[in-house]
Amino acid sequence: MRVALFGGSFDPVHEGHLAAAVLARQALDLDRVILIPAGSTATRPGPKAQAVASAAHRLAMLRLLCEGRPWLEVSDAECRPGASPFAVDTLALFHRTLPAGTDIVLLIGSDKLALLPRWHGIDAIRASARIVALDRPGHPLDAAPPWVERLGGPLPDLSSTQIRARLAAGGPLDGLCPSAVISYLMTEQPYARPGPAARFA
Ligand SMILES: Nc1ncnc2c1ncn2[C@@H]1O[C@H](COP(=O)(O)OP(=O)(O)OP(=O)(O)O)[C@@H](O)[C@H]1O
Ligand SMILES: O=C(O)c1ccc[n+]([C@@H]2O[C@H](COP(=O)([O-])O)[C@@H](O)[C@H]2O)c1
Repeated sequence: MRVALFGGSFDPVHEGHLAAAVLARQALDLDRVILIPAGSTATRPGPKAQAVASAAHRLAMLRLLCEGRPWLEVSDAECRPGASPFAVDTLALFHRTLPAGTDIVLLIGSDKLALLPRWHGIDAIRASARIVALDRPGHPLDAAPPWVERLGGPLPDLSSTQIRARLAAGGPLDGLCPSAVISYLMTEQPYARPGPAARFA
């Protein structure tokens, strides 16, 4: 069996994430793709350190995305209480829990490649998984270290930051997020700022 782990903030999940998972599944002949929302701020430097929506909201949107796609799953491995934020620990967990002999592929967007060599335990990561870079528009795959496989696009030029900005501006999200996720964003409003009443509730 061949299984991909696809980690990210998914804040929120968008059509770029889905297209990447679909492309990887087809190109790499994957049996399963597991989406793993990050819970902690520890691996993200700078202003994007903290996810905006709660882990519960991000998990709920990912679960909706998986409905009707039996090859696509979500795991709370990195956002459950006490979880490690490090990919090396996530990999060890899946090596323990997936059937013996499973090949694990780690998917990573090309925008994240510059920092990849400095990931905690990168040598152990390299030893226990294939690492495959996704061709994110504006971030050439040429930057990939030689030990990273490159998966050509095209993938949509979308980001979660762009989706949150569009939401805040009240603009339509059609074509940017899967429809079940759009419905969730409209009804549950995970990015709404709490008003004074809610703050003291
Ligand atoms: N359009 C895309 N094409 C290819 N890979 C993508 C795309 N969007 C996100 N990814 C990759 O998916 C993973 C999870 O992404 P993440 O949850 O951080 O969303 P994001 O859109 O990159 O968020 P941000 O707005 O903070 O950049 C990362 O490896 C990222 O590089
Ligand atoms: O293990 C690390 O040192 C490490 C450093 C940076 C990012 N990551 C992984 O990248 C994912 C988070 O991606 P993002 O989009 O929140 O930057 C999450 O699955 C982490 O396991 C992992």
